[in-house]
Amino acid sequence: MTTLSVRNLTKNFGALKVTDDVSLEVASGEIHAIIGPNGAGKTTLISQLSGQLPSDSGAVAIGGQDVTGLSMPERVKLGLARSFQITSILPGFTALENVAVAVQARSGSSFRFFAPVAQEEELNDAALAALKEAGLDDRAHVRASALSHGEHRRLELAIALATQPKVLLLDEPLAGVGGEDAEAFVARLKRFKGRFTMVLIEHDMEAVFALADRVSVLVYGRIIATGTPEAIRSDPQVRAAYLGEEEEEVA
Ligand SMILES: Nc1ncnc2c1ncn2[C@@H]1O[C@H](COP(=O)(O)OP(=O)(O)OP(=O)(O)O)[C@@H](O)[C@H]1O
Repeated sequence: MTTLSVRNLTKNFGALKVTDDVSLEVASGEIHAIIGPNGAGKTTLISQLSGQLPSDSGAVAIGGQDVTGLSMPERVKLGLARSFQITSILPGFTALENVAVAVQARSGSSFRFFAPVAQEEELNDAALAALKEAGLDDRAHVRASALSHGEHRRLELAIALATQPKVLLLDEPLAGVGGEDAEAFVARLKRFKGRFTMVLIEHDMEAVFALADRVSVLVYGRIIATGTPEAIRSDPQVRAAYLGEEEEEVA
């Protein structure tokens, strides 16, 4: 069964064609990585999938249901969640409050301000469970401003997890995270494998090849290749357009 289906998606910013006729089928439980050079349109594509950016043409379906005309909160309710590259975390709030508030806001329920939110037991339990899954429950009552960069990334993951996604969109979850933190993050995502479908944008090729079942390569808004990590790694067109260059940089 296909969980995420993308058909001929296009987005223009003025004269600039940023996503150009993108089609993609992501199977249930699959981790599908989207790689490509800076400015290729990866974040724009994720924004179109999440419903933050309207598409100029094309269609998106989750579990066979067309969501093209739906808002982000409506998509969240159907199980499509995005973890943000640019953080939307509130620094003065604790990790727990951030998850609780985000769940309320993003699921489109009424935004009742802080004290009542903190008192809502059910919401807190869900938020705490999400923090635990993201490996941040021991920091639940710490203000976000006091969390490290790696902990912020885990908080963003917790926020996405708390919406109980069927499809999780991850936009560079490892950006700025290094060493052991990165390894732990990859191990955590690996544990989620099969539980929900993931679309992963990531520049860290080690992480991509460790996690992805399939990889799509986006160049100038077009998917130039889709395949297993092994097939993508050895694809001459991909190497010429992107991968060779990246790997040389790493080496
Ligand atoms: N709101 C916008 N208005 C105009 N141009 C935009 C807008 N958002 C993105 N762009 C342009 O669209 C192109 C693709 O940007 P996008 O951020 O989607 O690429 P990306 O592949 O995610 O890049 P990176 O790997 O650097 O994050 C870039 O040329 C960018 O300048």
